[in-house]
Amino acid sequence: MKDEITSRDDRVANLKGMGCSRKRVEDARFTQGKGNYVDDIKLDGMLFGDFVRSPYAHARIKSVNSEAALKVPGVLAVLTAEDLAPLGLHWMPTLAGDKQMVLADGKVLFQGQEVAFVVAEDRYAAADGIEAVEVEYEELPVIVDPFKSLESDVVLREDTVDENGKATDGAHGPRKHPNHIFTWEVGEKDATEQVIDEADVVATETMYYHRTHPCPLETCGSVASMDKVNGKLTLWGTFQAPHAIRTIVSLISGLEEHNIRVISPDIGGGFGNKVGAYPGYVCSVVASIVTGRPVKWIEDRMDNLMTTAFARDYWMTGKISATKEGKITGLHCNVTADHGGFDACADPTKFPAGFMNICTGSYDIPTAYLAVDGVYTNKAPGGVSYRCSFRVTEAVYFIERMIEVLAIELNMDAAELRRINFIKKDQFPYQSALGWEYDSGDYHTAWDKALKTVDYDGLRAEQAERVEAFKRGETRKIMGIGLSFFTEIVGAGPVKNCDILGLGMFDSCEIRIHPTGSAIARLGTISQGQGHATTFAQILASEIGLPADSITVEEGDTDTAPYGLGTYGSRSTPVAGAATAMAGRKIRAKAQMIAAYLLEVHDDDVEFDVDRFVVKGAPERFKTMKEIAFAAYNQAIPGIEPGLEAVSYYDPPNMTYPFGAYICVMDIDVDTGVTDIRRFYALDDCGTRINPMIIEGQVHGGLTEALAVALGQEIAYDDQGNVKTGTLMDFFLPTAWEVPNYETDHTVTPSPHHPIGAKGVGESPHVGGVPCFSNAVQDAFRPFGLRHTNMPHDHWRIWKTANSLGMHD
Ligand code: PCD
Ligand SMILES: [Cu+]
Repeated sequence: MKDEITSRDDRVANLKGMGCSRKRVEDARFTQGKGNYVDDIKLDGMLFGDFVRSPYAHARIKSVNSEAALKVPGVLAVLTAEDLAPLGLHWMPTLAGDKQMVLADGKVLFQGQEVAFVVAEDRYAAADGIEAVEVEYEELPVIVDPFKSLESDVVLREDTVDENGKATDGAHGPRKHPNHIFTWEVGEKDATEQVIDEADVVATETMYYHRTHPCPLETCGSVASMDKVNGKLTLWGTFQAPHAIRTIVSLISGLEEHNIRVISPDIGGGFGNKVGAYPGYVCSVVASIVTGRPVKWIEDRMDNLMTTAFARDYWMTGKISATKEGKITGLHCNVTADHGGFDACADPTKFPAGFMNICTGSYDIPTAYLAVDGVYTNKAPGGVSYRCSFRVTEAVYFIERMIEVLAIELNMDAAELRRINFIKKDQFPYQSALGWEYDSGDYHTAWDKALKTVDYDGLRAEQAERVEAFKRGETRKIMGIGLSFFTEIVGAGPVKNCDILGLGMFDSCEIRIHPTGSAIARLGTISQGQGHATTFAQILASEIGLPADSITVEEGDTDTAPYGLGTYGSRSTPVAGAATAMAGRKIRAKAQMIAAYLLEVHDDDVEFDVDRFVVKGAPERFKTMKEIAFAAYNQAIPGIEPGLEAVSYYDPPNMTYPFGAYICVMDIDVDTGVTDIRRFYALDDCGTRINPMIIEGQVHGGLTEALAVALGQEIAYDDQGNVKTGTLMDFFLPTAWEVPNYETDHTVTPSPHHPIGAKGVGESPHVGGVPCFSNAVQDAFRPFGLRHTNMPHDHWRIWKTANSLGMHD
């Protein structure tokens, strides 16, 4: 085989490997309407199942009568908890070690809870059937406030008390009250309190990070097809963790795992919403077993917003202490976490509040203490999601607000306060007071670059002039400079401390090289829009010297993909990306032996060069990877098995710690509360960059979701537990109209333990973006006496802030 491309640069470019802004291969089908989503799956004789949902947030179910519903044309069956109980399927385990009702068992705990499952010939007949199911409810007192929940005599979950009404132990230890789920403590309480008591300066603040929802374009759904003849169940669904779903289905249904095939087809955005297991999945499976026909369940938008995994709902109280010069000495954080009716978070088992203990942020804080109390209320369960499944969003918001409040207390510039407290470059690997080992970072370089790019000093001078002009009555617009410096923690995780339901959080890649020098790689993760088919092929291209365009990446089918824990928590690049590189290296090692045999030299006398092995010192003697691939299938090589395949299961030694510096410049009209983002600068450091264009897309997406959450998006409840924002009329979803032009930038600080030095990036822009937008609003009002105000900063709330500060007088 002749090698047409000769220059080394051309050969590198031909691979479209690491660092190339390769166009996304998946977009050909997405932009032409040829994606294959769950709702695109249509099987012969397929039925549709849908839920009767509770209109009440807390009620006893006195009866469910399906008689009339069963007479509705097209309705085949109505499932209730009574039908599921004999199978032991009326409750299911949650990822947090709690259990959740699949269908209302005696009572309902939140509005929209699944009460009965109507199975019909199509969606319309199912809807008519739902109307005809008669449910008799007896309303019970509703608790939507977690603080009141902990004092209430109303026991929300009857399975949390013993016969004397005393709270039993939960999955994470003793519970203080029937409505209390867990207390999670990290750090040194006494030492921290002492440091704070003795400090020169202390700032205290309570903040509420409101409940919200990722609202992916595609709602959740599943299609179950039970083949009774062969005893095989196939389950398609919007699963971010298909293998884990297979294991859970096996454990709760009793079907053997090899008889279950779980397939995640294309997914229209996950954002953590599709990590957990939902009653719809279980009911579609049961209904398929009962009817012997495939059954589809697809949420509508209201179902999705009201009932599937929400995000946040954290009440956080902080105390931060410092010297007069601004050196931080201690941090104390108390959280009351509203988990709704069931604890269905997807945190690793040992971390009931996720990685909230990253709340010391990017700062060298010697002493710290965190306590989180999880509480049941009459709201939807979840807490899994939204561009950081593991509560890093909450942690970073908390510390970035505490820094701002401390700056006010010290009467100091907040950028400078950050600078003097950053962990220094030579302190990495850095051991944080709350137990993490930060792998690498260079915060000062990133911060200086950011401040310089936006002309920070110039902005502050302009802001000061604006304040004077406002006071003179010359303008009604004020200006805010939002700062945020974040450290993320992604890539769960080392199996030694991260598991979900006992499944260690490694990930995997399996590669098969075909004789003609093209390949297929299969991974344990699953893209929901991130572009894995593009980027993972790039990693391999550089590792094995075959063009990315000749490598198919496949994920999501448990019958073919190696076992993995799925995609969330920005873990795909840190974990599956590492497995991909390692599997590639195994391929390369075997290729080296084949090349040496073909070139008739010793193994050590050949070396890898871009897309070939060359004889050391004789570059004209080489075998390309394409030639080697062919030889692997057509030559009998002594001592070497035919074929060229490899698999790697990668257990990362640590997580990765991407970071970034964000700055937002915002103008606010105090009479209307309208915000106008003049500039948004985002510097991200995710270590080695695989695909700069995909990274930029990730940053744009994450920032837009950050804008949404900071400036208006919310799942709000009234005191009767009614969801007030259950449709897109009231739930803020930003469009191109609200979104500013983002300026992106980067530094590169590789992860020292990741095989290619890459860290995750998908979550970062959200984690760093929310505090940045929020700080911009709060900074605008700082000169007028504001210390802290809660998100979301919609126009009405901003107007109220201005009003309360006397700015309308
Ligand atoms: N250094 C670096 C890193 C990274 N990358 C790229 O980027 C992406 C991303 O990545 P990451 O970071 O690793 O991540 P992942 O794992 O893959 O993913 C996940 C994430 O992702 C994000 N993004 C996105 N996008 C889209 N489109 N869609 C979606 O859904 C989503 N989601 C979101 C979320 S929310 Mo969670 O679940 O809450 O936890 S988490 C999350 C991919 O493609 C990769 O490859 C590169 O290139 N480089
Ligand atoms: Cu995260």
